[in-house]
Amino acid sequence: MLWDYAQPVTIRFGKGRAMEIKDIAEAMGLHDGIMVTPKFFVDSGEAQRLIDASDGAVSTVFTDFSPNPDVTEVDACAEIIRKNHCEFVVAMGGGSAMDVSKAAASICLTDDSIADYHGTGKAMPQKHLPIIALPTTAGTGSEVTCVSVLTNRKLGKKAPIVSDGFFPSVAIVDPELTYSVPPKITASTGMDVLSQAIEGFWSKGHQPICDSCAAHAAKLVFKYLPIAVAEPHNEEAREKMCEASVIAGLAFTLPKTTSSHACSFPLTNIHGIPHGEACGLTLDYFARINKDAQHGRVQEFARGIGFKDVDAMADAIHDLKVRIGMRTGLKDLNLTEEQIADLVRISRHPNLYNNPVEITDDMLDTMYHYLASTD
Ligand SMILES: NC(=O)c1ccc[n+]([C@@H]2O[C@H](COP(=O)([O-])OP(=O)(O)OC[C@H]3O[C@@H](n4cnc5c(N)ncnc54)[C@H](O)[C@@H]3O)[C@@H](O)[C@H]2O)c1
Ligand SMILES: [Fe+2]
Repeated sequence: MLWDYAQPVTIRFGKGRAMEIKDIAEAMGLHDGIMVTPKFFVDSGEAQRLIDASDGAVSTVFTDFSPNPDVTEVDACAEIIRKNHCEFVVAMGGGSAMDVSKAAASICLTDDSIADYHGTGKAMPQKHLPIIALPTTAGTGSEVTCVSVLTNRKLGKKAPIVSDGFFPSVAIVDPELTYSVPPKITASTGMDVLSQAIEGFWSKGHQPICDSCAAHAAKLVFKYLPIAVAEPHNEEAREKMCEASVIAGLAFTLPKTTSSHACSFPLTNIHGIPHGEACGLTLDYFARINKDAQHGRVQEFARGIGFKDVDAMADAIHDLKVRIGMRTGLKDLNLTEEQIADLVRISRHPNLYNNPVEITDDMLDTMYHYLASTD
């Protein structure tokens, strides 16, 4: 087996480390930073606290983007970067803030729109501004990935763009930033961690270093996610979920995600199901499909993280969703045959081809009919 491993992001992990933006900017000789963050952190005063601590290194703030950020929001951010001659980007937020930052940090050095690169196969320019990423959800792992997931609402399209230029220079993973995440978002983002870990493991692009990261992250999620949801101020659970999140990011950024992420895109785009909840919805289903793939290594994974076999792990994923209030079916949506056909069609996304078992349209059709009849 041939494999490569490279990970260019420096990770600074631990409570209180969000205050280190100033040191990092100084060490890298950077000035005039822009902070890209949800309005929530401006309203809570957290953005200002970190800007003050940056001692002048960060001077501009951009908040004008939504969850599942649109290509037009990236273009608007790039325009502000150009206008203010910003030299680096501080991406503080969940996957949405980080994905806007990554795309804007590249596109701002061109006259292009990010739409020219979104789902078109056109390679991103390699020049980009340095990014310091501070994840505030646990989470997408976007702080260590070369992926920016964007939506083009005009074309009804959600898709990742992959570019080596999207790797942040530094990821500051400070669990304190996640204390304010409400239970529903903790639950959904936690299911994203689990999906990314498990899919990174069984992806056709799997490799040994990412395998170990996947197992470590998945084990942490089963143990700590229910606690983080039930007790938002449990510091140990928050810290362990941040650890799981960044390590799951390392587990999937090279192998890439597979079937559950492919299916999540139409579930989010058409039916508004949050990203992590959408990924988790099909994770146990695909675990059962993939259980004997890759000469038993998926079974080995399940046993390695403490289950009798893959079926027991799939049961545990289902139980976890019930316990943390995530959906296990789509019955409430009263899906029509036409809507199911759309889900099948749009799930045929490049990530689907990373799945270790070939997923046919018939298999997707059976799965969506099953989910459509399940609470
Ligand atoms: N780039 C990648 O590698 C990658 C991987 C997985 C998912 N994604 C993408 O990331 C996006 C989802 O990111 P997400 O799940 O982190 O959600 P998000 O960034 O969309 O945030 C969800 C909501 O939580 C709020 N929020 C974030 N942090 C908070 C905090 N500490 N306290 C209170 N509220 C907070 C946000 O303001 C927002 O309203 C999706 O678009 C998804 O496709 C990207
Ligand atoms: Fe994800």
